[in-house]
Amino acid sequence: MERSQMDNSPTSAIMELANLISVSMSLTAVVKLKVPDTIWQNGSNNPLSAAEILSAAAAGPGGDAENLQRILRLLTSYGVFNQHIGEDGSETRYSLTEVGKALAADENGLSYAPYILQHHQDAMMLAWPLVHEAVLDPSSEPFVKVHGERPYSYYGKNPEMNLLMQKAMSGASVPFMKAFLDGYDGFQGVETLVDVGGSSGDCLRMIMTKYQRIEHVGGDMLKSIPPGDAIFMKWLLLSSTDEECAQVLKNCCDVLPWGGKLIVCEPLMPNSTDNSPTCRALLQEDIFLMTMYRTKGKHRTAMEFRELGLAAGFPNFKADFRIDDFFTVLEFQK
Ligand SMILES: C[S@@+](CC[C@H](N)C(=O)[O-])C[C@H]1O[C@@H](n2cnc3c(N)ncnc32)[C@H](O)[C@@H]1O
Ligand SMILES: O=C(O)c1cccnc1
Repeated sequence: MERSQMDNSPTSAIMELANLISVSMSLTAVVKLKVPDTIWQNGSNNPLSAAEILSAAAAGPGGDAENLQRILRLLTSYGVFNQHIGEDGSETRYSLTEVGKALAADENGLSYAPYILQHHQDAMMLAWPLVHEAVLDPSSEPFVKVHGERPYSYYGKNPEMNLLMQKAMSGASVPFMKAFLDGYDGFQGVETLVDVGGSSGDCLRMIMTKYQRIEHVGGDMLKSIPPGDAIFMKWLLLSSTDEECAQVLKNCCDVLPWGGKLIVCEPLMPNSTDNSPTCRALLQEDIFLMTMYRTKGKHRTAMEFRELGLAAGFPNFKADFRIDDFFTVLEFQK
């Protein structure tokens, strides 16, 4: 049998699916062991062997290089590391791919590493065995079934988790915001901007670096939205039900002046399902949301957003500004 036919065999496919957790937990392990920062070394990205990584990573004395190499080998297959096979019996070494580089801290100490840790911390992991409960009883989230409260109130009682959440959001959002602000001029002329659900405030800070005349105010979206001539909301509606989104959009519409804009950055669900990495990433986060944050929160299609906007009083809707393959800018205009 040809290799490609073998790769498509149902046995391999089901075995891969059955053990996919090995990939995310290995990713978590390399972050905990500080492997990406150890290889990256301020941009050198020199290939290192597992033994070299262990001795440089300050992971404590000892450590099993063969086991680390097994983890690196798996993640090589998933595009996180490049594998450099040693010649003449010398050790195999690993460097970071473009994907792996996202896990190494940049000059501001930001990366996707806290996002990986946040998603695999014990409190989240305990909810995963209950995904089926979101089907049987959607009245509460699997996370709530385990912990008795929603993630944000749980984080609020635990400063370490709260900080991790903020670092996770900053690590993912700052690179996005750089690209967004380079290409998007929709904040031109805005004087008062409301950032709803702003986490550590990084997104707003970055907007204000470019648009220095903007003043900002904060708020709780479900109660009321403070007035401004534009409202910004990023990565927020996905953890709300349709009813909550309707309420939030209406609250926004009520306080915006005629012609005022609600600028939303959200992942946009494609109309059809395929096996591309983008589609898979969107579908996976959709299940994460269902399990942790809101059983009826979800990624929505452009059409679903347009309808929610129309019902809330926004006659104009645009979803044609895509910064990367994950987030799209949606403009609701009054
Ligand atoms: C996924 S994070 C996104 C953070 C930030 N906008 C970004 O993109 O980096 C969602 C944020 O919304 C906040 N949030 C959740 N429910 C909220 C509510 N009812 N009103 C205001 N903010 C809320 C959370 O505290 C958290 O900071
Ligand atoms: O990563 C998270 O915890 C997350 C992502 C999107 C929305 N709410 C939370």
